[in-house]
Amino acid sequence: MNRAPIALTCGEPAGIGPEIAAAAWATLGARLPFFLIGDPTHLPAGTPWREIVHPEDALHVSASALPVLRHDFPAPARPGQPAPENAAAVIEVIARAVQLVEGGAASAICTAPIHKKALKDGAGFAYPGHTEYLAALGGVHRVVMMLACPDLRVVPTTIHIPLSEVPTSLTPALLSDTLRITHAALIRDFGIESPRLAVTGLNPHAGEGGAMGHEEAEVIAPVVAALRAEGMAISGPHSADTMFHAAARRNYDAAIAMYHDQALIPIKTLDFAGGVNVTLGLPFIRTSPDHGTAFDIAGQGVADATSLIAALRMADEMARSRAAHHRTGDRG
Ligand SMILES: NC(=O)C1=CN([C@@H]2O[C@H](COP(=O)(O)OP(=O)(O)OC[C@H]3O[C@@H](n4cnc5c(N)ncnc54)[C@H](O)[C@@H]3O)[C@@H](O)[C@H]2O)C=CC1
Ligand SMILES: NCC(=O)COP(=O)(O)O
Repeated sequence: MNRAPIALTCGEPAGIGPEIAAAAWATLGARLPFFLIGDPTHLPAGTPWREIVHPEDALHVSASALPVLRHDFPAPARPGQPAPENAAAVIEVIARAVQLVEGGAASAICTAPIHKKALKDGAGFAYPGHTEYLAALGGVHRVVMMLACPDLRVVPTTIHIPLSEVPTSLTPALLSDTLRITHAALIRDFGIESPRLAVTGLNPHAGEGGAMGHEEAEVIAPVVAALRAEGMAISGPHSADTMFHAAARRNYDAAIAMYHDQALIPIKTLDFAGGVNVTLGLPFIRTSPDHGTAFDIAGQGVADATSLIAALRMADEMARSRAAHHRTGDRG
C-alpha cells in the first residue's frame, strides 16, 4: 500500500524556501513523493510544477512535476525582502499542513524556513518558531527540538529564550520531560531499541564540583539519577566542551544540552549542509532543514537543498519506523 505523501510547507517566500523546494523535487522526484503547500507564482521561473487538488495526487504527479497544493498569497516573493502582507499566509500554510497530517492525507510535515521577525511584524505571530506553534496546533504542552545528522543528534533543553533566562528556565520538570520525550522518540521514530542519552552540564566543566555553578548539583544530576534508577541509559552531567569529539560521540545516541547554542553549534559545525531539525513529542511527524531563510542568497539559484532533502528523507524514515512500531504494538 502507498503511504501518504509528505506535506512541505513553503515557509517565507522571500527566502530560499521556493528554490530549495524545486531543487528537492528535482532530486527526489517520484522516489519520495511530497507536495508543496504554497503559492506557485513564488517558484523560480521554469520550475516544472503541477497543481494538485488532493494530496494523494502527489503520488503520480511527482514523477513529472513538483506537485503544488495551491495556497494563494497576496504579494509576490521578492528575494530577501519579506512582504508583511504575506506573513498571515505563511502561518496559514503551516496550520493547513497540520490539518492534512492529522487527517491522514499526509504522512508527515516538512517545513521550509520561516523568518520569525517577519511573521511577528507582519502578522503578530506569537510563537518563537515552528516548534512552539506546532505544539500549540498539536495540542501538546511539551515538545522537544532535536537536530540530527548521520554523526550526531542533539537536543537543546531550553530553546528560543535569552541566555540570561536559561538558568531559571532549567527546571527539573523541563529536563525530565525532555529526556523522556527524547528517549521515547528514539525508540518509536528512530528504531533504537535501547537509547543512550548523554547530558551536558550548564556551566564550564559541568560546574567543577560547585566552584563554577550549582545547576549541575541542584537540577541536572538529580534528574539524571532519577531516570537512571528507572532503567534509562543516561550519563552526565558532562562538560559540554568535551562531549562532541568523535570518540565521545560514540558513547551516546543523543546529546541533551542545556541551551540552544550549546546544542546547535556542534551539529552545524559538523554538518551544516545535511543537518535536520525534528520536533519530538508531537502527535505527528515534523522535520525541517537546519538552516534559516538565507535572505542574503535568496533568488540567486545558489542555495544548497541538501538539508531539505535530508529532512524529507528523515520524515519518510520516521513515518516507516512509526508505522512498524504501531504494527508490532510496541509503543515504547
Ligand atoms: N526552521 C526554521 O524555520 C528556521 C528559521 N530560521 C530563521 O531564519 C532567519 C535567518 O536566520 P540566520 O541566523 O541568518 O540563518 P540562516 O541559516 O538563514 O543563514 C546563515 C548563513 O548560512 C547561509 N545558508 C543558510 N542556508 C543555506 C543553504 N541552504 N545553502 C547555502 N547557504 C545557506 C546563509 O546564506 C547565511 O550566510 C531567522 O529569522 C531565523 O529565525 C533559522 C533556522 C531555522
Ligand atoms: N535554531 C533553530 C530554529 O530556529 C528552528 O526553529 P523552528 O522554527 O523549527 O522552531
